[in-house]
Amino acid sequence: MPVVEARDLVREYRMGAERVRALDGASLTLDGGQFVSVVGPSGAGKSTLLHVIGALDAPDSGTIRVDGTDLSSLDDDAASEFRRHRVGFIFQFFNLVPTLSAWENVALPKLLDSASLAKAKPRAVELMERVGLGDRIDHRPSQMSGGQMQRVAIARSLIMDPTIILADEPTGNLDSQTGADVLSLLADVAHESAERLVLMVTHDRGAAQVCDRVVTVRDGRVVDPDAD
Ligand SMILES: Nc1ncnc2c1ncn2[C@@H]1O[C@H](COP(=O)(O)OP(=O)(O)OP(=O)(O)O)[C@@H](O)[C@H]1O
Repeated sequence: MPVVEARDLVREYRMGAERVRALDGASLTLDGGQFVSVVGPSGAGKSTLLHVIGALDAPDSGTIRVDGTDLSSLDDDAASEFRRHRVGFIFQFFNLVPTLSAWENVALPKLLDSASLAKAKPRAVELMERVGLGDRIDHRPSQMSGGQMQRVAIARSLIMDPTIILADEPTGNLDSQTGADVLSLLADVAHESAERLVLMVTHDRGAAQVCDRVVTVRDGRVVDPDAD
């Protein structure tokens, strides 16, 4: 079963009298075990597509199934549960909590499951080791480089063991070598499990080399030849 099945997605934003069709009939099928990048011109609808797949935003029409769940059937609470348990998010500016240590940042998504941070520590430390930062678990974000902070964010995205990891410009704030290291880590994370999909919006030219598939979005549609 594909991890993502999107058909004819339409998402329109209204700004006063003006309407923008961010998605205009986007269709896409994505399998697990893959590292896939989404590319295309600015304003093409890439981030909107990522947000719809991550149940952060809902389409006006079209169908979207992720990991077997029909996202249109979810109310707000169910959508937020879906996001917490099935989706990991990675952002350009890392979004780490500055007052927490690296391992506490990694463990943080577990808090809402009423587990204490301490209870989640062994798994958080394991994931810190997984991303090559076993010797930095007590560092605060301000004591780490950009590449290290992004590795912490990758470890955090994995703590709920999600099926899908969505990354929006994860190398946008990193120098090219550090960015290449982060891309290679994301590829490893995708290939670890046949069920897991890592989907990344990027302008990084190096991405095509490490990704299994590059999906192009233009004018709100997926123009990738084998998108369906
Ligand atoms: N919340 C919003 N309200 C109004 N318009 C929006 C909103 N989000 C996106 N848009 C518009 O929808 C279109 C697609 O935006 P989107 O961010 O998905 O594009 P993108 O391909 O990710 O662009 P970029 O590469 O510049 O990040 C743009 O015209 C944008 O201005």
